[in-house]
Amino acid sequence: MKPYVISNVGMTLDGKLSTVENDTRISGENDLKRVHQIRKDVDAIMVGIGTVLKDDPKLTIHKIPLENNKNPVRIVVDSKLRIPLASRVLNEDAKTVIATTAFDNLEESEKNKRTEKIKELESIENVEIVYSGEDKVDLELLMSKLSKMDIKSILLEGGGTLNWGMFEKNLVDEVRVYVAPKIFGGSNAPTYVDGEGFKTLEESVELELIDYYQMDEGIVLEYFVKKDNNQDNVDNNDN
Ligand SMILES: NC(=O)C1=CN([C@@H]2O[C@H](COP(=O)(O)OP(=O)(O)OC[C@H]3O[C@@H](n4cnc5c(N)ncnc54)[C@H](OP(=O)(O)O)[C@@H]3O)[C@@H](O)[C@H]2O)C=CC1
Ligand SMILES: Nc1nc(O)c(N)c(N[C@@H]2O[C@H](COP(=O)(O)O)[C@@H](O)[C@H]2O)n1
Repeated sequence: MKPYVISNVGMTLDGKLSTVENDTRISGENDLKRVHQIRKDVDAIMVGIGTVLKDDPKLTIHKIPLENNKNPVRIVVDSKLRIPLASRVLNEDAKTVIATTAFDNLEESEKNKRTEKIKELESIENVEIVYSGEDKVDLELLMSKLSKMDIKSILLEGGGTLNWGMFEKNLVDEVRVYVAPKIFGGSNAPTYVDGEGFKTLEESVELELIDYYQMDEGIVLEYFVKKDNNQDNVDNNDN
């Protein structure tokens, strides 16, 4: 079992998540409210360490009233424990899970640094460290561990590298994208899905349109991710 994963971003018409100088003013006010409503509906929000280092996000519900809701769990995918201790995502507003990797195979000095960082992170009351894989986070294993922690739904906010990791492993169930009437350009500007990329159409992600509607000056597009039905066929043949 794995949590239901909704990928949501605000992107420009040319698919950028920020400018080359990390200006991320893309969504309008109403779209941010839409995003915070999704945050209210899910058990957790997940970002990569790149987003934390560039944006220092809060990842709490603050654009709409929280009412008697709790903030969702914040998940930061961070293989090398690079997260700064002063990050806003480590504050007391919500529980935070740091998804990282085992480091037994590292040389002594790096092992000691990781051990030190873990001690500092574990001294923060609402922080929990979850280990999945080596070198980079094993996202399939992480999803299974999060499901066992009663996290049944996740808003995947990005950035582009983590989005790639999740799409590559077929772990995304739904896509909601706000497309702003803006062009940022820049071959080095981050896009919705970065990383290695699929090599062929057959490997790529296919989407099924759910809805589309105007929002602020832009358009929101919503899709289901079509799941590979070969697996279903295999399952059926097994029965
Ligand atoms: N407009 C929008 O909606 C949004 C915009 N953004 C923008 O995106 C940019 C950040 O994106 P990006 O730099 O790609 O960073 P990400 O937030 O995507 O973090 C990627 C990092 O996560 C770590 N990671 C660990 N395991 C994995 C794995 N299995 N798959 C993928 N990543 C893994 C890696 O670092 P390590 O090896 O150290 O573990 C990797 O470099 C910023 O400019 C931010 O402003 C971000 C979110 C939303
Ligand atoms: N949906 C969306 N639209 C935009 O225009 C954005 N810039 C983002 N950014 C994401 O939201 C995070 C900031 O959240 P907080 O307000 O600090 O809680 C940022 O880190 C990106 O993940 N998203």
